[in-house]
Amino acid sequence: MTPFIFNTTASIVCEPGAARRLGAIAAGRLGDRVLFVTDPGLSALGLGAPAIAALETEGVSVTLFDAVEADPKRATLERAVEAGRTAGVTGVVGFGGGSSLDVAKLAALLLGSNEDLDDAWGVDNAAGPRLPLVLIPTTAGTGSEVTPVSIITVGDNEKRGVSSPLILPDIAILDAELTLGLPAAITAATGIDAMVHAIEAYASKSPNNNPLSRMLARQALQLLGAHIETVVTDPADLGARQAMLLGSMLAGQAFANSPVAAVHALAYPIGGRFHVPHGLSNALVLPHVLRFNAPEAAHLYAEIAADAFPVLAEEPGTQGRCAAFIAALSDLSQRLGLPQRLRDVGVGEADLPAMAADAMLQQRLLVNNPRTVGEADALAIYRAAW
Ligand SMILES: NC(=O)c1ccc[n+]([C@@H]2O[C@H](COP(=O)([O-])OP(=O)(O)OC[C@H]3O[C@@H](n4cnc5c(N)ncnc54)[C@H](O)[C@@H]3O)[C@@H](O)[C@H]2O)c1
Ligand SMILES: [Fe+2]
Repeated sequence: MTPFIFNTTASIVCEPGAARRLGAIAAGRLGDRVLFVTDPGLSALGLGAPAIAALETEGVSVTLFDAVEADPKRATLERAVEAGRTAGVTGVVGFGGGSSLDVAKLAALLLGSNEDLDDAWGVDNAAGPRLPLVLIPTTAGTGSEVTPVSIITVGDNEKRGVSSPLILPDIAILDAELTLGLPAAITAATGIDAMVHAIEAYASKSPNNNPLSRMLARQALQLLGAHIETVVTDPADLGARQAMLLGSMLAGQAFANSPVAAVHALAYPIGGRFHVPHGLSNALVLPHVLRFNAPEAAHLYAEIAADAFPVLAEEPGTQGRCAAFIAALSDLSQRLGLPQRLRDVGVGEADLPAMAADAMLQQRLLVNNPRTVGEADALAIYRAAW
């Protein structure tokens, strides 16, 4: 067997309503002064209020930092760190979508270690230690609560990552009550993001692609495939919402250890330049990248096709099942009401060459792709998606 390393979050609480018990679950771990990192939309909705109250009941004083924007910028992270330093916090809670969780992870690192962010970019460059950290996702989604990755926008639109097991949290809390009010468009896009994590982890060419990640990816696709339409058409279905949170967490565990590839590499320039949400950027290029990869990866896509779409078990032959899988993903995205073409989200045809050049900056992801992607290939994929 090929050797591998598998890291994940030490403690995972999967229970509707668990965020209301945050004090009982985590106060002992976090210390008596907590930085609570979230975004202004969630703050206005009051979604985090019961979790904050639960900490305060346990005698914890909470400093609220609720200024995280989508695709968070370096300056936002620096302001969060400043708020934490001023309050002398002993622990950090991230509460929200991937954007809030990613800021919380690096805030815990920088507050705990005083290291310079510029020394931490890339893989395994963080020095640590970090402050105690609890992550509570409100989208199902990025899986950031179990990944060693944080993505920050640097300068105008470059997405840069810190990857280190040090920024895995101590505790992840999966509470579907928090996702009941998630708007349909965000529910659909973040759900597709989670499916892409599972697909890309399963087919990843990373030397650390491993049996645990593949098993988790398949279980994730079963949960996500079975419930993604329900949570869009019947948003208050708590059981389906909890299944999506579990599925996105499993997909996160899979790709945290068998990393994602060209779908994400080609999605980042769309998000960076046109402020298209991360999940939607993935959805727009997904079928086109999988079609490009098929000559090398058809057997892998055929293996997982019926996990996401049980009816594809009837599809004969590797090539046929792979093609049916790609078509089923396209149909799903359409049924979920997501835009289908790059031109629908404000991308002009003349923008495509610069996007292809940007995608080449994502070599840390492209090396994991089952088929080598050059700049001309990226441009052809963007043209097909336009
Ligand atoms: N760390 C990782 O491993 C990883 C993986 C994939 C993506 N990402 C990053 O995550 C970010 C995207 O995260 P995201 O897709 O979860 O979205 P997000 O955090 O940017 O949030 C999107 C919007 O959804 C709203 N929202 C979130 N939860 C809600 C709820 N329960 N009810 C109502 N509104 C809600 C927010 O207020 C926000 O306006 C990107 O920055 C991406 O680069 C990180
Ligand atoms: Fe993603």
